[in-house]
Amino acid sequence: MWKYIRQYLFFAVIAGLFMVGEVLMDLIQPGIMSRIVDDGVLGVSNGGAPNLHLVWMLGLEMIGLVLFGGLCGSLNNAFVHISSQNIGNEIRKDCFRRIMAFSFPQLDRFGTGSLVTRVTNDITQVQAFVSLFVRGMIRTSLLTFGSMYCMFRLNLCFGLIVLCAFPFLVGVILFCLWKANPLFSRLQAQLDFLNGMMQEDVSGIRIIKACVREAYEKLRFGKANGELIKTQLQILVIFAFMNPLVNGLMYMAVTVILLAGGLEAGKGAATPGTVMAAITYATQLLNGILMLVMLFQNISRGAASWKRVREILESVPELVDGSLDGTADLQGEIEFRNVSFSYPGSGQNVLSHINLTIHKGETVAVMGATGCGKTSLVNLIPRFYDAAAGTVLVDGIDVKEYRQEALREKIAIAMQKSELFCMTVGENIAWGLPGAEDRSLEYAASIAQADRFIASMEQGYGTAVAERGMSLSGGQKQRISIARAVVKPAEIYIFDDSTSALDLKTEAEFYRALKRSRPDSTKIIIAQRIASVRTADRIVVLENGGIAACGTHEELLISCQAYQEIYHSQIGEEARSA
Ligand SMILES: Nc1ncnc2c1ncn2[C@@H]1O[C@H](COP(=O)(O)OP(=O)(O)OP(=O)(O)O)[C@@H](O)[C@H]1O
Repeated sequence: MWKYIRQYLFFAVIAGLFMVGEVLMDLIQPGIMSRIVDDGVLGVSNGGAPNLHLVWMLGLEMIGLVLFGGLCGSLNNAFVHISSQNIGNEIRKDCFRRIMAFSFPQLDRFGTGSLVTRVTNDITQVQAFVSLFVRGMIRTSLLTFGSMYCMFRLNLCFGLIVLCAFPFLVGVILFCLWKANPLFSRLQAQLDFLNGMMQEDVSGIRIIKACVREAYEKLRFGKANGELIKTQLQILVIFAFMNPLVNGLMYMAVTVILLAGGLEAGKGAATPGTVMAAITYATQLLNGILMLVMLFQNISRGAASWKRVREILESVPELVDGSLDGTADLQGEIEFRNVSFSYPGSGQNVLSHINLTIHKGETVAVMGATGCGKTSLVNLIPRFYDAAAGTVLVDGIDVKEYRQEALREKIAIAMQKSELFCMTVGENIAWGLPGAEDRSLEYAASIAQADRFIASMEQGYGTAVAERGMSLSGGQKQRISIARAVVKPAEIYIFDDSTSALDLKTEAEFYRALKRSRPDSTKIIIAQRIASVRTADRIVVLENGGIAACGTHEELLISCQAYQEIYHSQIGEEARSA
């Protein structure tokens, strides 16, 4: 935290100085009031004759002090916000950078909902904590100890009364904070869960409606929301009891001061003005302590949030970056050497002892039942995940030895789920190759068979794409994703089931265009349909985490039972019935 505070310490110190000015004005006022009452109105030092001139002079002095105190307060506020907003801003930027450097397993572990809550709500809590700390801590400590000091100066007895109440007040506050602290951590975790659910439900609202699951989701959301409210109420109850307790203790002290004031006045040791000033100081002290209570509430919540933000900031990126930029020869050869893989924390191998070499310029298709590990296999090439055993090599070099950026520069991917951004069609395609010229975008779109439908749109490449590509059909989204991949001149192209929404004719035209335009690049195609893969140089059939067979379409039709079964289920049936 110090790292961030240090950068804006100057503003925080200036804010603190203005706060000192504001509190000093507050502390001076009761003394002046006491003189107005004693010397001005009652004429205690003048044989009982009131001194109206003094009342005017001291009254004007008080107004001046109040105005100066107000100015100090406003300037304090401004500087506090400059420091806290900037500190929050720096933390947010660092969190974002760190999240961008996270490996896929780290992203899986945190979860989207939790990351969003941490970067938004938690940082806001930390920001509020910083601003309250700079403003409140100085104000409350100065006001509390200053009022106490002034009371001792007024009358030893008054000071001792307040001092006796102090341990009880601190005890009550500490007890409540001890009870509330774990609740704040629970509250943030529940917010995580609620945010995650909210994201899932809003992005999946169409499927919820289609499956008529609104009632179920409402119930699920209501339950999570109910848990959150329960925790919030528990916290509120704790502080609801704390406030009257603190108030009660302080008013008890004020009553005792009044009693003692009466006795002291009787003995001539205190004037009415002194008793009045003592009560004002006691009220200021009460305000100070109430602010302290509020401050501790925020410190508690801020500390819980800061712990969660720190978990992001202190998470070391798990993928250790290599140092190599690559080699001039081979360019596009991939080798899986005895590779096994399991998802972190699962313990069960998704891939076992994979041995496969894909040569430069080759087109290799990967087939197999759903969930057999096709995506997991190709995810090892750009190091989205690291193999648990064995080695993945690109151009003869272990992928772990490459700089991640250099490795990923070699590769272009169209993922299984077409993720489009809220920008124009052209910008979505250019996302794959920043700075790409219009000609390149149009060429990529023509390879992806997207040029005709883009041209038919009123604003062509300038057409805005709605959030997550909602304004486009599944096939259109897939073709823009493919165009985004092929716009980049890459050594390796990976198409992870990215043509599933295309009709067979369009799909075949895309593969022909791809082969023509990128003859020297290696292409890996994951697909479910025989028609999509039959023209590939080789087809790899995955089964039970291993390679069941590898060969051309014709070879597999003869030698691989799994492939024959897929073939018969998709094409054979049609052929037989024809
Ligand atoms: N992030 C993840 N964390 C844990 N397990 C995962 C993760 N992603 C996938 N799996 C599991 O790994 C296995 C292989 O998944 P993978 O996505 O590689 O299969 P696939 O062959 O590509 O499937 P499909 O054809 O349905 O896309 C599945 O059992 C899946 O449940």
